[in-house]
Amino acid sequence: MSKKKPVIIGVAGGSGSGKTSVTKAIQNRFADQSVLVIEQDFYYRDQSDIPMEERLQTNYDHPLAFDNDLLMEHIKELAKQQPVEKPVYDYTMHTRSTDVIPIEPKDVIIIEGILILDDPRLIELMDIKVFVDTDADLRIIRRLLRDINERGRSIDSVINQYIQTVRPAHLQFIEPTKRYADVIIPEGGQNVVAIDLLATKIEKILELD
Ligand SMILES: Nc1ncnc2c1ncn2[C@@H]1O[C@H](COP(=O)(O)OP(=O)(O)O)[C@@H](O)[C@H]1O
Ligand SMILES: O=c1ccn([C@@H]2O[C@H](COP(=O)(O)O)[C@@H](O)[C@H]2O)c(=O)[nH]1
Repeated sequence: MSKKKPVIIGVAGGSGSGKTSVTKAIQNRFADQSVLVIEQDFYYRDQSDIPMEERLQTNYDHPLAFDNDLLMEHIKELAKQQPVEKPVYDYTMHTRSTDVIPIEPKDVIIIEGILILDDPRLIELMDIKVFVDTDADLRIIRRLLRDINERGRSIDSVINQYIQTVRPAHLQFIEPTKRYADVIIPEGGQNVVAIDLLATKIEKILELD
């Protein structure tokens, strides 16, 4: 990678909106360049000191569930060309794993997560802010399938969590951050026109730097 300041892109949006799909689509466009993805989910607070029954009660869609201080620290270090050790989150155990992933600085950094546009300190670091905007019915269907297949959940637990915390927090905290986005992408990673436009803008910033 070069010694220039990285291009920092924020990809926000509700759970199941298609943030990961958009992020992967951007990564694929820049496969020959150095692109790094930082998932805000990996920066959920460590809960290893509290019992599982309590972890099940945590509101994972509230801004206070995240350790944004550590996330900020890591992004700033990467921007200064320093390596960091990214935490690993275990959705099944609802806490951080004891593993960490060593990360080297890259030319393009994508920060992806439900509440990355809720923290003005994170917004300040971003060159491009994206909000993936998908209707709630599609988001819950996608989440239901994903959480059962990949995150060790039952139908009942996904539905209860959605009604108790995911939906209210989406309306209170996540949806209002759309106003901070430069680009709103309806539906997510299948939106080829939006991905093309985004890729062109990123190329332009990389050329100018
Ligand atoms: N356009 C789409 N059509 C159908 N399924 C999709 C689409 N986009 C994403 N998915 C699926 O929905 C789930 C959530 O998508 P993902 O990109 O992980 O969203 P997020 O990161 O916002 O939670 C994944 O299992 C993904 O494969
Ligand atoms: O222990 C946990 C941690 C997070 N969640 C849920 O994950 C989503 C965010 O991930 P997406 O990939 O954006 O869907 C968030 O809505 C939390 O509710 C969890 O259930 N348990």
